Amino acid sequence: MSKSVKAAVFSAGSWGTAFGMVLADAGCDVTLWARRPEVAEAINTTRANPDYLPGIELPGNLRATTDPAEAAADADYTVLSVPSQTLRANLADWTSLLAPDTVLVSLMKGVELGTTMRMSEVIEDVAKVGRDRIAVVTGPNLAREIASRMPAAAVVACTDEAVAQRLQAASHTPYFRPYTNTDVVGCELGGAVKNVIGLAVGIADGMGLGDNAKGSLITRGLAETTRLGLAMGADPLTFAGLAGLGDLVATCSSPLSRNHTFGTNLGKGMTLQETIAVTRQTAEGVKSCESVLDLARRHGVDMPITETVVGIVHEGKPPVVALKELMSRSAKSERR
Ligand SMILES: NC(=O)c1ccc[n+]([C@@H]2O[C@H](COP(=O)([O-])OP(=O)(O)OC[C@H]3O[C@@H](n4cnc5c(N)ncnc54)[C@H](O)[C@@H]3O)[C@@H](O)[C@H]2O)c1
Ligand SMILES: O=P(O)(O)OC[C@H](O)CO
Repeated sequence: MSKSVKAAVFSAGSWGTAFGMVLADAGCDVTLWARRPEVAEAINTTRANPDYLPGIELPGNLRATTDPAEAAADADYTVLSVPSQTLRANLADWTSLLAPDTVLVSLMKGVELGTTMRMSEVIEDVAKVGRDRIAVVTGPNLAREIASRMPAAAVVACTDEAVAQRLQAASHTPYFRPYTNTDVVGCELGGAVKNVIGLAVGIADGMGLGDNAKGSLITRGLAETTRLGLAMGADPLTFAGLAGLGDLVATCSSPLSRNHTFGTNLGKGMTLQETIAVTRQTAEGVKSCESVLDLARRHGVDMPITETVVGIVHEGKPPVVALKELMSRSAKSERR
């Protein structure tokens, strides 16, 4: 009998747990690392993670532990799902525990502040493994829907297509359909920038600006994401796919999106501190909007929507003032 595929998932937040379910449903033997003992205890004894996915029954072949060495042991796949800004410190603690040939899989959609590194770059830098052992899973994947086994497609990206194909097979279930892509840069940028555009659309929704504004922000948001991607060597077609348009549509239309909801609260007039206080889970765009703008400036790319989000979220600019400025910029061609 062939040995089952073993996966370690760090950590047991909403997407780590939901993707752990996908892997378990696809037949993998999955161990989740949880930061808090009560989360691991609940998963092991009640088959539930009430803090992150209330009401969801977890499969029997998914266990949890607070011991990172136990989770990492012999894992074919080491899946990383922590906040983007803590990945570097977390992975530094775990690197010595990793199984020798494990493939590191990023579920994260952010850009590191200061270094402007994408998550796969942080992994390469900290774990000192080649790009052929680093994969990214991205696309329109709201954790709550996936955990309810509602249908979704996704992208598994790796510079080594054979590695992407193996992870594709290891995560393919009747409700989760992964496609492969070798454009890691484009896939990661699509995921990180859509959170920023999700904030912008949420702000517009909170201000009651209507569906034309939403369609305009999604489309122009995709245009500025593509401009950045082109400057960074990505394939522009990636942004028309699941990691680009697909994820933007899901994020910008769903009340399940933390970034969209965060923006909606700001657009309704809540202060940044009030909005942070009511946000229990990771809304990556709040921090990554600054690193995305930094990245854009380093590459000489104009990203007016991202700049507007940074102005509202981090510089205290009132949304009505930001809207007026965005709409009164000099006229230009749609192609630039
Ligand atoms: N939730 C989704 O629908 C979804 C879908 C796709 C991608 N993502 C991405 O996945 C990543 C994780 O998001 P999430 O939704 O699971 O977030 P979450 O807030 O639900 O969970 C975050 C997890 O990280 C842990 N954590 C927080 N701070 C930590 C620290 N300092 N050190 C170690 N662990 C820490 C928490 O205990 C928790 O288990 C993000 O980059 C997000 O953009 C989320
Ligand atoms: O809840 P959000 O805004 O982090 O979005 C979740 C996923 O990235 C949607 O694909």
